[in-house]
Amino acid sequence: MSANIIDGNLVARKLRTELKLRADLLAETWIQPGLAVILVGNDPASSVYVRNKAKTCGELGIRSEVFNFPSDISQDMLLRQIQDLNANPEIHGILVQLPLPGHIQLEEVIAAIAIEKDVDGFHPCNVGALVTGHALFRPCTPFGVMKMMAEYAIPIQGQHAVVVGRSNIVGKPMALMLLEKGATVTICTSKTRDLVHHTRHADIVVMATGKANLLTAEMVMEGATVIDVGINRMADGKLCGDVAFAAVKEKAGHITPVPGGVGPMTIMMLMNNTIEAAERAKTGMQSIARRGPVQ
Ligand SMILES: Nc1nc(=O)c2c([nH]1)NC[C@@H]1CN(c3ccc(C(=O)N[C@@H](CCC(=O)O)C(=O)O)cc3)C=[N+]21
Repeated sequence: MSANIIDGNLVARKLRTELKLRADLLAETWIQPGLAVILVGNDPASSVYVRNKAKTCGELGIRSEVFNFPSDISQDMLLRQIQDLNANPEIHGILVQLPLPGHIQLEEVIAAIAIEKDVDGFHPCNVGALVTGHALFRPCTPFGVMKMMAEYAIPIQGQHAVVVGRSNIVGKPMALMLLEKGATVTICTSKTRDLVHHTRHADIVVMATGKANLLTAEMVMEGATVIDVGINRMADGKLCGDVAFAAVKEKAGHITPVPGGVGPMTIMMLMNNTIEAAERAKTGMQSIARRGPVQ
């Protein structure tokens, strides 16, 4: 039996229709959501994502401003730019494209973003609040994965989920979100001893290692849901995920392709978070404590 393909482009388009309604509603009150993207250096892969984001912003009527700095920009300059954007009422979301050059302290830069504008959900306060399920913003990639699974009615409660990868932007928040929905979660890495033992017992496998074709058909339970977060650029220029797609799709119950799976959802969740930031700015619901507008 061949797996159901989870179509990320389709789910993203559906979500875009819903988001357009919310953006239009804001426009009626003269509010245009604004997203600032800070891009350091000229990594070609980063530039592609930034361009895709800007395009989707355009479709939704979100103002997008890209700040492209040379790779030798000082940390102080970067922090000053973020402080400027924190204070700018027309900017509701700030995204610092990762990775950053080595001379920049990533933690300091992320911590400088106002938490009510942290649409990536990377600020330590949002990360901490995610643990208790109260983050102002959820990291876009795992949030998009949860949305896709909901769309395809994939059960999570009581299921065994194995997340392979432990990054702060995907693996860790992914595990927390699955746990929140009642999954039994195992977090592995590409180096986990006997990885196959873990993945073979999983109802849901999320691959987020950046190692092409790491998950093979033998490692997957018949009928399992396989989510591929990997983006690996091959020598021939083609994109490929962490899953050996052709073979695994013959065994899985549901599977996401690369491209056309998680990627488009990541961008749409960023749009979701930016619109939500603008909605909250309007009503004053911008703190984790959710203190409403002063009466
Ligand atoms: N602060 C920050 N936030 C991020 O969310 C972030 C980041 N930094 N750094 C880079 C990664 C990567 N990322 C992608 C988003 C969309 C696609 C995407 O739309 N991919 C398409 C195709 C892309 C193509 O063909 O090149 C797809 O999978 O179908 C890919 C990758 C967000 N990232």
